Amino acid sequence: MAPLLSVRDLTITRPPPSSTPILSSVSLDLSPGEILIVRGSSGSGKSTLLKCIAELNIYQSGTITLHGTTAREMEGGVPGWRVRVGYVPQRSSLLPGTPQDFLRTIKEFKARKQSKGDGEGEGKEPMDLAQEWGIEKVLWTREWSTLSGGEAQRIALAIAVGIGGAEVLLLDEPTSALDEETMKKVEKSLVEMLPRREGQSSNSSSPRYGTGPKALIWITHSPEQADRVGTRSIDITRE
Ligand SMILES: Nc1ncnc2c1ncn2[C@@H]1O[C@H](COP(=O)(O)OP(=O)(O)OP(=O)(O)O)[C@@H](O)[C@H]1O
Repeated sequence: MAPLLSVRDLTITRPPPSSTPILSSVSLDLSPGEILIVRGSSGSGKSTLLKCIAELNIYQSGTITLHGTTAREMEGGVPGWRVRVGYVPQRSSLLPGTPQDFLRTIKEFKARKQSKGDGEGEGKEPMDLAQEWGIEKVLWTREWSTLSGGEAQRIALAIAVGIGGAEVLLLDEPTSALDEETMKKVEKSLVEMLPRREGQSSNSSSPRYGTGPKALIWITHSPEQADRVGTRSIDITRE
């Protein structure tokens, strides 16, 4: 079966004048139900890799496909790709305005409307999901800059997951600002929303969100978290 997402020989260099390599010829495949853990020393290029997969960063060479189709070949082009392959940054607290403004704006994106049809059935899911993770609804009306790191992190994640449309979510240290109990609650929700992998026994719950992601790529510095949630891992530290 063709992979859901495939990265072939991705090479990324720093902007001129240094032009030194960040990643050289990285390849990976991702299938439905998988959580691929990306590990590597600080500065090894983990965030850069995810931003390239989301088509947010320029890369010098390599091919990235979803269902065998590149962003440029896809209906909706790069904006359509960014809806289907969603990047959740480490620090959303740098965003302007409030989470409510942000949610309203991204629902209006043309590419998202096209990928989601008429958008019916959307609405409260991100807020409900965030509430399950301990975020009171009133926090959605506060400026991002006034939220704690952990509050902003849970809200950004709830938006990415709850709004739907992304087949693959790229999570950049998604629980780094959370306490242990909250982190495990968030991990559980994310793991349980994925479809079962091929050949996996039926001990996991059914997907709770019809338009939820099919697979995740997850950056973490914690070996314990990698063991808890990962189905596979790669280390991109350069030898
Ligand atoms: N726009 C840029 N211009 C110059 N250098 C950059 C740029 N973006 C990233 N880099 C460099 O590329 C390298 C990889 O950065 P990246 O943020 O991907 O690392 P990381 O593995 O995610 O690090 P961490 O674990 O500390 O978050 C770093 O040396 C960084 O300084």
